[in-house]
Amino acid sequence: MMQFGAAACDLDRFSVVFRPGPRHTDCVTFAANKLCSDIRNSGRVDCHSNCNRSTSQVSLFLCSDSTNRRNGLLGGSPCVNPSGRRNLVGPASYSVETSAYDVAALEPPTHVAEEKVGVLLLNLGGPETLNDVQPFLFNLFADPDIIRLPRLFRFLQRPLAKLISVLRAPKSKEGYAAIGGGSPLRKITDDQALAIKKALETKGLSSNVYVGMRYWYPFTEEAIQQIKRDRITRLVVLPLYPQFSISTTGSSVRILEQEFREDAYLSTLPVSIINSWYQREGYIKSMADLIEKELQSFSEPKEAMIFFSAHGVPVSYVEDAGDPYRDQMEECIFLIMQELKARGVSNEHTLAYQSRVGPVQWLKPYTDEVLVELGKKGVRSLLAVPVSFVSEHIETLEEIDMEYKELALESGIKNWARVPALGLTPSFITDLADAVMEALPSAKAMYPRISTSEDVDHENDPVKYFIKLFFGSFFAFILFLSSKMITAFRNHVI
Ligand SMILES: C=CC1=C(C)c2cc3[nH]c(cc4nc(cc5[nH]c(cc1n2)c(C)c5CCC(=O)O)C(CCC(=O)O)=C4C)c(C)c3C=C
Ligand SMILES: [Fe+2]
Repeated sequence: MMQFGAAACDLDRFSVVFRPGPRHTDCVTFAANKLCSDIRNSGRVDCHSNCNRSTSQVSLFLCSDSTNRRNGLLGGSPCVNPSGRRNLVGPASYSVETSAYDVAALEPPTHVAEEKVGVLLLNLGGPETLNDVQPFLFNLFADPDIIRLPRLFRFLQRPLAKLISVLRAPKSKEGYAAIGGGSPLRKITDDQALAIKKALETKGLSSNVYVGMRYWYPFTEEAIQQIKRDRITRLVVLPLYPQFSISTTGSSVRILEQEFREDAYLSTLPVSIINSWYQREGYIKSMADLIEKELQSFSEPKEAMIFFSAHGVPVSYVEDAGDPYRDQMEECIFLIMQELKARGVSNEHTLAYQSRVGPVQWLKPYTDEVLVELGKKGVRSLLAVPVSFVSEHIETLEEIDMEYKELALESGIKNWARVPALGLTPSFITDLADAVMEALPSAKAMYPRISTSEDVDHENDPVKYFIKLFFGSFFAFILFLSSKMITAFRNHVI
């Protein structure tokens, strides 16, 4: 292990261990003492005041009880800038508030009496300004679940991400400029969070709802830190992607697992992850409602073809890596159409995949190619339905509403309409709230501490502890004597 400096905090529950950076071990004593006085005086720690030469070189671990101490450094690493943790890039907007640590929040949830429910909404995130576009793209392409390199070539991930993000930025910027200069995703997701919180309240559940974005602010790591500070005791994780893909829900959950594995509090926090929810009745009915309503905008509603356009993924995800995304998408479309048929809506429908990036094969058929074919075949009315995402974003507002609409009209389609994303649709929000309620009881620790008989006896039963101590000492004494005897014998034989 690395070199450690420790502070003798005369507090009964906390031990403080510093892992110094390679060149700043002399900061450690100062930092440790400062930290202890912070805890004693205010119960809070300002991590960044600890080492005035190179704060980022000093990692801090708080061990909340003697067991953690015995097991090594199970405490979190609270000083780390969430975006720096994964080496994500973005403007340095780390606030003082988020760097100040509530020490009590690090206590494992088993010590907390009152239940405090948290809901973590996971989403992709999007650049808020045109200047954010390239660093956002860097974060996206630096994700090994987005560009899947063979293990041997992983060292190329970040240089490649840099190259691709710089090359793609001009095209992406054009797209974001066309929809007002940034992604609306953060605002919409925040509104959804509030709506879900209210829906849960009407169902009698008080909760904190957090938003954790994968590639832009507020990053998932920031949300997790807030969950710790708020002393959440039970957490439901709800990715805002109806269908599971390795590249979306899979990637976000991988980050969660990474963060939770390393942390004493989070590893024992009961968590329930809703991996996909495309088959939920409330979601299917809400989609059917929107489609049914939008069909009425055509002069001949029955003539319009329902054109489901899903975000694509590379074929290799499905065929080599076992991504269930295509299967779930097809089932989802089947369920929506079944619901519509039950309502007497039996329009023709088709599914195609949009937004492919790079030279590899993506799921087919491609949206742009299908639009041209449909025009050639004589389809005159088309209702586009974005189906892999529940908020408006660049791929609905720019790609579908502008690029694909133009292509469709050029290809001979005369009447075009699009179903809005679900956003804050009340029946949809209610259904998400129901999904949370249903998931709550099955929450369990991601990484439960393996409690040894030693832990149980020592911590819970002092009588057993002393009996063990007595017999342990007795056996140690016998062993001591026998080793003396063996040595004596050996010496004697030689
Ligand atoms: C279910 C939804 C999505 C899947 C699956 C998905 C996979 C995926 N995406 C890229 C590359 C890009 N995605 C971009 C933006 C973007 N992607 C999704 C959703 C899914 N992506 C959304 C909602 C957004 C828009 C966010 C916003 O700004 O509002 C972009 C950036 C935009 C652009 O340049 O086109 C890229 C690039 C890959 C490579 C991939 C699967 C491997
Ligand atoms: Fe994407």
